[in-house]
Amino acid sequence: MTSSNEKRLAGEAAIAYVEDDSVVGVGTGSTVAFFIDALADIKDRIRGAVSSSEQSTEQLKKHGIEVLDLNAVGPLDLYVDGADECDPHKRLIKGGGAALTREKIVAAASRQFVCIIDSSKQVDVLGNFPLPIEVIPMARSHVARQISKLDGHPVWRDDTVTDNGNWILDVHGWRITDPVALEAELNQIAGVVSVGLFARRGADVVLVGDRKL
Ligand SMILES: O=C[C@H](O)[C@H](O)[C@H](O)COP(=O)(O)O
Repeated sequence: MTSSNEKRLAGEAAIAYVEDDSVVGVGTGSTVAFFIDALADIKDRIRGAVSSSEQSTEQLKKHGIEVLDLNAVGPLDLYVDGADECDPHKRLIKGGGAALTREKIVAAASRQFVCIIDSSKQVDVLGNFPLPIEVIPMARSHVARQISKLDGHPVWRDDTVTDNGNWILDVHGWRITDPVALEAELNQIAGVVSVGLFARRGADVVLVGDRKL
């Protein structure tokens, strides 16, 4: 099966977790795009969605799904999002599409995080996919130097400005055996807005195609 077919199956399978009359947290990316298309079919059963990016907001609105402000709705029951890598403990690397900060906020505000992926995203140890870190622009060089001290190789994604007006460093060369510790350490560096490691708050359910982990 192609990875695109697996993404579509995962996006459609996540609909089973959507409860009637709920507000759904919606992630970002090509896998989530299939989820949003499927959500459109049941839009009359939900109150609306909280979006994690301008890209997803646009797609949700195109389908006539109401996009709500997280501050106005309180904790969510469900967050559905993709990932760039997923380890056997449901810890993730995210942010390939530069949406990591808002994704992390909506995930943190949700009771259940259902992660939808194709099988190419499954790894034993995180880190083959370069780890995205969102930084305040003036802190880019400082953060890069701190990462180099930790034996990472930061590369500035110089064609990208995030929805929050910040920049992304992609860190190559790390084999992340303790993602909870690394996430905490990187969060301490001045100028880091957020880290694309979703380890302390990983996924609760992972759907690989229509297969549940
Ligand atoms: O910033 C982007 C997000 O973290 C995505 O969830 C991640 O990059 C996976 O995207 P896709 O489903 O397109 O592979």
